[in-house]
Amino acid sequence: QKAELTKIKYCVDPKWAPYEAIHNKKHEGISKEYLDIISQKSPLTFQLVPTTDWHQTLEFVKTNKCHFISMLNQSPERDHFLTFSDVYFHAPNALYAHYDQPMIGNLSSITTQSIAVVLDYRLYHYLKKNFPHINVIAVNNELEGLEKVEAKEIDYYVGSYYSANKIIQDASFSKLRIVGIAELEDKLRIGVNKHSEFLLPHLNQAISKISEQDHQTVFDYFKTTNFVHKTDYTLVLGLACFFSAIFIILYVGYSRSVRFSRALASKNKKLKALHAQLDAKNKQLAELAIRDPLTMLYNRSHLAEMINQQIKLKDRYNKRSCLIMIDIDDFKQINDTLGHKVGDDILKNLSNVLIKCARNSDIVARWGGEEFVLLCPETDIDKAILLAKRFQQALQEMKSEACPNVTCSIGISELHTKDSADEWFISADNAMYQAKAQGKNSISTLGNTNKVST
Ligand SMILES: Nc1nc2c(ncn2[C@@H]2O[C@H](COP(=O)(O)OP(=O)(O)OP(=O)(O)O)[C@@H](O)[C@H]2O)c(=O)[nH]1
Repeated sequence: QKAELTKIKYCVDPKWAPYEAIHNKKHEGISKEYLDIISQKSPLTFQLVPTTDWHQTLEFVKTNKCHFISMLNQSPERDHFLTFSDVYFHAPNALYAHYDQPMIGNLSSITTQSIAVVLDYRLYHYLKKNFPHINVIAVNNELEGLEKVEAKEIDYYVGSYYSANKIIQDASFSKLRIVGIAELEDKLRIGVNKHSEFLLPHLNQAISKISEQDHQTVFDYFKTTNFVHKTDYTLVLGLACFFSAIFIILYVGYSRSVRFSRALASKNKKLKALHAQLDAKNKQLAELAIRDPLTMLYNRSHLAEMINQQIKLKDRYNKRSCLIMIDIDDFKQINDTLGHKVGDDILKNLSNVLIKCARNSDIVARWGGEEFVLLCPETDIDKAILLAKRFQQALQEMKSEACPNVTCSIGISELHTKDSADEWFISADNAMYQAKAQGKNSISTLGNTNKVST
């Protein structure tokens, strides 16, 4: 007998906070507090059989899967399968409507309007029986009823004052208000199935021992406890917003920098090309600065620089080098008879012949007018004479109808130690004048003149 009093299986309404609810398969709410008190004041201990909704709860108690339901109203329908304990908790029922509806006071004021009530709640049967003219609409739970009233799909909702208020607060319904009190008060009891009536004396005895202090303790408990377990998404949402913002900022920054980099790369490419062009132009300019514009041979200033350089090399390494001074014979006459244009062509052709005859290391320059100078490094006087002769020979081969025979007087001077640039140059110039004086078309080394045979 005593074993039958322990681990008594019971069911609750899993969605009726704050009266009772199941969270993580655990019973919580007002009925849980009262069952704890009843357990303390009796030999009974209890074990929850979790259910998913009120209908299953009723089903389980009818099929003896649980011995009792912890908290419910007595009704004639329920009397068929339950035996009720004494009342241990009183709660009013209220009428809720959209806030633009007038106060109606009580159920008697409702005529043609619709009213929502949870199916199988005692109120449902009560309304059907006592207010047959009212359009009673059954809803599956309190939340659904209140939602439909706020959406104005149904005119009123009637239900437990405590639980409806809790839902309104937790679901943040802002358009609902109490417009009356239902005359039917909730008198909540334990409903024991017909197979478990042996429990009733123990239950009632314990209920009779519940003191005012006990009731106050339970009331204080449900006043301060939140039975609706909602996930707080504020932090998650905040973090999501924060990281989204960071992502957007980074993405925008990245896109900008990619665009900027591309623009920069394209600008750099153009700049590089411009630099290359500029370099080429500068080289061209630098080259032009040392070239004679007509013949493109080196000009007088570059030759002067090269002569100085050669003198330094002589001082340092005693290198032998020669200057060959070339002056076209009777060029004035050529100009006068054939014209300035032919004169220019002769100057250009002669320059090409000079370049062909000279070595790459030689400096071929136009001194001015019809005068040319060859600076020949690493060349002694004999080699310079050979070069001059080779040139004169090539000059003869250049002769054509358009370009008549052109001869040159050539003076050669080898660089001597302690010679200045001027002395060396004058020496070559003097040799050239000596060649002129001795009949032109000849090579002179000052004191030694070779007549070219024609
Ligand atoms: N076509 C052309 N003629 C030039 C150029 N520079 C100088 N001349 C001419 O070259 C001629 C040089 O004449 P001269 O100094 O009398 O010398 P030359 O007639 O060669 O007589 P010799 O030196 O005694 O053989 C002048 O008529 C100048 O006008 C040039 O760039 N082009």
